[in-house]
Amino acid sequence: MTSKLTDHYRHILSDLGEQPERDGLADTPERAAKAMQFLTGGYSEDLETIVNGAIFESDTDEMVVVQNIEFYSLCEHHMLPFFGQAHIAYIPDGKVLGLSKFARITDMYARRLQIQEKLTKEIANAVADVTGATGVGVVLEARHMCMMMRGVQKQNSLMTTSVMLGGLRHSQNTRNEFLTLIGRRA
Ligand SMILES: Nc1nc2c(ncn2[C@@H]2O[C@H](COP(=O)(O)OP(=O)(O)OP(=O)(O)O)[C@@H](O)[C@H]2O)c(=O)[nH]1
Ligand SMILES: [Zn+2]
Repeated sequence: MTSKLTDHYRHILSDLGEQPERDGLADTPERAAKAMQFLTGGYSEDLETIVNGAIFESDTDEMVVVQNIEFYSLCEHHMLPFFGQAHIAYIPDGKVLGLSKFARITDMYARRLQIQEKLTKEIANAVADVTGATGVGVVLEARHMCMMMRGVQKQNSLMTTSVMLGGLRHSQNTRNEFLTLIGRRA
């Protein structure tokens, strides 16, 4: 796959008016291919493998919040980066998830071609699926390079998306608790 992508990048460079064989660019098609494979590595991962059984019995039924999980994704419209932070809450129902797995779940879906709304929903559904939680909340805040480097060229706009499931959807108090814990006005 790397060699096929490398060939494509060589063509892209010449179509852009470059000379792919010149010194500085000689290894660029292969580097670009490897970089893009890393940035879209989420396609070859699956939830069960990354969670790796790290689900532990627990009698806690209080909200758990993991915040400021940084992520880098690519928008599916321009294949340009969007990046920011994810904040995840869940209300356990007999099972808690290993802490690092929230970041792994976020990265698995972020490292695909995405829109922010879908990324938010996929993370929420995955956390709900693996934990069986009675409530899940995910808030994503991100900046989109396709709006900064090109297009409307707005440098400071921040997109916030959220998905609330179960108890976090139905109880305003619970949702407010999550938003307060992550420093947002409820
Ligand atoms: N809702 C949403 N829109 C996104 C996301 N990433 C990029 N976009 C938008 O996707 C839209 C694509 O619009 P088009 O008009 O088809 O493409 P375009 O001519 O390149 O649009 P401009 O960016 O306005 O120049 C743009 O408004 C982008 O800002 C995302 O994660 N969520
Ligand atoms: Zn875009």
